[in-house]
Amino acid sequence: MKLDTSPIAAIATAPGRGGIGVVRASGKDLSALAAALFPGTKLTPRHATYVPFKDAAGTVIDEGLALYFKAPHSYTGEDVLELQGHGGPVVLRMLLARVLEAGRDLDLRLAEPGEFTRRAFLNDKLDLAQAEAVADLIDASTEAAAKSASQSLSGAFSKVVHELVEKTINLRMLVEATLDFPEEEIDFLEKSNARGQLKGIVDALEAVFRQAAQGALLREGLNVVLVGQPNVGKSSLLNALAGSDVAIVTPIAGTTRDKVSETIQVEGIPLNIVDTAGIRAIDEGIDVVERIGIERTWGEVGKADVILHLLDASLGPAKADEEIVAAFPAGVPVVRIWNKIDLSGHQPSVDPGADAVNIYLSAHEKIGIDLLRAELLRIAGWQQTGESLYLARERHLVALRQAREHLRYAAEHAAQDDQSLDLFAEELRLAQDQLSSITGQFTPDDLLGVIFSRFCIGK
Ligand SMILES: Nc1nc2c(c(=O)[nH]1)N(C=O)[C@@H](CNc1ccc(C(=O)N[C@@H](CCC(=O)O)C(=O)O)cc1)CN2
Ligand SMILES: Nc1nc2c(ncn2[C@@H]2O[C@H](COP(=O)(O)OP(=O)(O)OP(=O)(O)O)[C@@H](O)[C@H]2O)c(=O)[nH]1
Ligand SMILES: [K+]
Repeated sequence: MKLDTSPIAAIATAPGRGGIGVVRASGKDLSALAAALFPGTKLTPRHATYVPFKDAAGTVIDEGLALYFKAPHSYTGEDVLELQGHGGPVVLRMLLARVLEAGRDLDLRLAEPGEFTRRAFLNDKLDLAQAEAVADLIDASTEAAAKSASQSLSGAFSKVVHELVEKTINLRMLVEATLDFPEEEIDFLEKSNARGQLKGIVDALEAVFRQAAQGALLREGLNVVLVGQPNVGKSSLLNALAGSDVAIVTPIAGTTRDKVSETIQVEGIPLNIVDTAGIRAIDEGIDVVERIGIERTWGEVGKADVILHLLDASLGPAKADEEIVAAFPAGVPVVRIWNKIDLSGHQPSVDPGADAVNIYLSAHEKIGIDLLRAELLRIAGWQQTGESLYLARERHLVALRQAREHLRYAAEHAAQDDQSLDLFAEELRLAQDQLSSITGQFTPDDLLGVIFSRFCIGK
């Protein structure tokens, strides 16, 4: 990625009204910009100075705090200048325009999404996993996710990955030193306990992978879709799980014509629950709107990680349910929920069936909802281990999996009689590259582009 050091500026706070709002600029040397904006005022680095923010004609736009960070002691590692004004969208736009105008001679331009953080990465203020954690912290939808992102931002995830890289490098160096003395290869694995060292790395990697995979759940959550005949209580169940009335509940069959989705959290795991239009058998005289709703339902089912198939326990399954079950995609776990047990007289319970787990509950009476929550956590693979979690991204999990794969090959080479040390060393190198890609030591430019373009502007 080319290192563009031309100065940039953007509104750093969220769009909309707020108590305060910040316009931030970053560049190699912003002393001229500071002088143009605040003539006659000397800004002391890292000290807030209360100043008027004036337009080019000298008219005051706002009054606020100016904050100057001298390179390299800043977020980006460059000079950073902040104008902390009042948080109105119009004021902030005017302040940004003024900053861009005052910096015209410096070629100051509007920052691209994520460009401040990209510079922090390129200037070694953050590694890639930490930079990603910045975006994940901002996007966190639950406290548990925010905690894990913050954990990664502080460098805890990077540190354990780095330790794996170091151990891999050490073993590699040992092996490569031996490659020059082929007559000693045979004894090498014994003497250096290379197999034991490799096992140590694999075990450590497994632990990191587990913490990262659990953390990824906090980030990604599960897509849960509710399907069933009209009036079985899908909307009521969504409300019971969500704890508020997000879906329309009425006794009229076919009330929910379009999908309603709600993200709730169970033990910090975001569950994106989609309530769908009730499915009726095609010959039951449905209108066009309802048919479109049903088609959308199948669209949602296609994206689901878990399908909740609702039935009315007091009525039992109907013809439409056969059609529903027949249309389920293979491989997606299904929970069959028998609702309205207050009418049917069933006890709240879980019954592991042959093809799907059966749960008996009442959405309306809020009986047995915890059984469903626990089942969703089980399907998600959530384990309460008490160990700290890293809010990993899919990219990190892929790299960890591939590193594990290479270490497995390395172990196979070490186990063979004609111990092929060069192949052993090569697999270690490949594992090392995978691990290094997590923190960004070996990351292609186009991937960096993708990662940072998903940030918001001003970050
Ligand atoms: N006003 C304001 N608040 C903010 C930010 C910001 O840019 N501006 N941040 C932006 O995301 C976050 C804080 N991140 C920051 C990270 C490093 C430095 C910094 O000045 N680092 C220097 C000095 C460190 C030190 O004094 O120990 C350095 O790394 O050399 C500043 C903010 C959240 N809050
Ligand atoms: N007795 C009883 N009634 C319930 C229960 N759950 C839902 N109901 C009632 O069943 C009716 C239909 O509930 P909804 O949640 O709107 O059903 P739906 O499946 O979303 O319906 P559609 O929008 O037509 O697909 C309402 O009158 C609910 O109050 C329950 O556990 N017990
Ligand atoms: K309904």
